[in-house]
Amino acid sequence: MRTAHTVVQVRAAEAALMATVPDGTLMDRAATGLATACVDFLGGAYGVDVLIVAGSGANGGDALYAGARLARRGARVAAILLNPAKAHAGGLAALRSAGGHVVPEDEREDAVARADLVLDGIVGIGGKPGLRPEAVRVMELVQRYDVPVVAVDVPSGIDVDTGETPEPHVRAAVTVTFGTHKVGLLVDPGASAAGVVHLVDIGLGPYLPDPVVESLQASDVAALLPVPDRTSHKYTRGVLGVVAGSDQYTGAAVLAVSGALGGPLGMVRYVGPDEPARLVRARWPEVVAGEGRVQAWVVGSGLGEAPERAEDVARALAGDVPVLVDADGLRHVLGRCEGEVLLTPHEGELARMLEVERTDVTARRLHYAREAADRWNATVLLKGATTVVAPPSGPVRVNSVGTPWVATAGSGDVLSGICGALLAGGLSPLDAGSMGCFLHETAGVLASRGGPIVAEDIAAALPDAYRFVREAGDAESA
Ligand SMILES: NC(=O)C1=CN([C@@H]2O[C@H](COP(=O)(O)OP(=O)(O)OC[C@H]3O[C@@H](n4cnc5c(N)ncnc54)[C@H](OP(=O)(O)O)[C@@H]3O)[C@@H](O)[C@H]2O)[C@@H](O)CC1
Ligand SMILES: [K+]
Repeated sequence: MRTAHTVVQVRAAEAALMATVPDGTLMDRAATGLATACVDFLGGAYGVDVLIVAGSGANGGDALYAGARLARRGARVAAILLNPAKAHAGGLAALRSAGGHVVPEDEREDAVARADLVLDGIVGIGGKPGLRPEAVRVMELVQRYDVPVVAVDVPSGIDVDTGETPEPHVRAAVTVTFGTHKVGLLVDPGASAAGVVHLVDIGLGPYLPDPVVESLQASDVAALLPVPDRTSHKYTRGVLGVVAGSDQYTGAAVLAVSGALGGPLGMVRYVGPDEPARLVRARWPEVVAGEGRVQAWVVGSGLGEAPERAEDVARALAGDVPVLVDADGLRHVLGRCEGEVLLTPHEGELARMLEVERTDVTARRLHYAREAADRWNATVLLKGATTVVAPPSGPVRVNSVGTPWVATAGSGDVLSGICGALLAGGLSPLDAGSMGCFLHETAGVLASRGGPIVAEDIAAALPDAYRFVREAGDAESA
């Protein structure tokens, strides 16, 4: 499990740990890990040009100490000091004594043009969102010369606790973060600005409280996946009722059912109009049409706007089994929910539910997912490149695996099916949503292998994703 903490939590843990170790130990651990990550990224240190962009805090200090280590391994290291009078004194002295130098103001462009790598030590967890004009000017040069950036702790300028990027910020190829992940490294748009995130253990673990954000890894999903045993039969494995599709949107029915059948359940019941029911059964003879006892419901995709479908949604929500509500069904979730409910809007649907602009939701994904979870007393899965799954209370889960190729028509219907199957298998809305998303994205990766796919391909690859996750889980825990 990847876990992320807030700046306040990190500061408290850092203070507790610092009281037990000699001065400078943590920065030394951070700089060592940072220098190693740079060497890995560059494939070596000897003869490469590394340019540090250092602000006035300890973040710049980390970069300068790492620069000293790289210089000792044969790199040519130079530093742009954004505020020379307040540059980290120890780090600067270390860099100089290892042979590094400070770039004069009129030579900055040449230094950027020459660099193989830029170390972003402008600001870390002590910073406010945004970059000051001088930092913007330097980072514009970095962008113009297309120099890859390794961000120190966080890409400077993002809102560390939310992942929001209301102001100019750094875009990194790699972010080397210390002690624990920061929320903004896991939640978009900050997560996209961070690139590949590498965590350096500096000993903070025992002092950290429960995280505010978590991200499941294959071994976590594998540990939670229901697997049948010799005593299992179709009813103990779970029956899912699917209320999806209409005469107008028949495909939604077929795709939601195909997603469900790729999950760990015993049977699917399809409830809907004759035409989608006929198509579902032609495609999947194992599906039973019509009402009956179920362990969970998926309602919503492709229902259209017919008023009688509102009753289907209301009936499912009034029942005593978990319910996933997707797409059109979300219009009919009126008051606070009771029981176990998973709502799966995309940004446009969530914006409509909360009566805000879609661009607001895109900019503040964590904020609005949490707000909706609180307002409807339900777990809210906000779809997107990094899906956010917010329960009414407790840590939010985000998904960091996947491929942009899954952004294709009907993909959300398949997602509702697999998440519903997991609900029917007895998992909580939080686990079902976050694991369903992981399996769906993994299926997308396996089906796509870098090329275009359609929603049916994702559904067809779900059993492979299941096997892949179990094998990866075994390997991770071995
Ligand atoms: N936590 C840990 O366990 C460990 C933490 N470590 C490291 O320490 C880092 C935190 O260091 P920190 O506290 O010195 O703050 P940091 O982010 O460097 O700078 C804050 C200063 O920058 C300024 N400033 C503010 N906003 C700005 C902006 N938008 N743009 C530009 N400048 C801005 C403002 O100063 P001002 O210029 O206003 O005087 C403010 O005071 C952390 O991220 C990690 O790298 C590791 O060494 C080891 C263990
Ligand atoms: K930084």
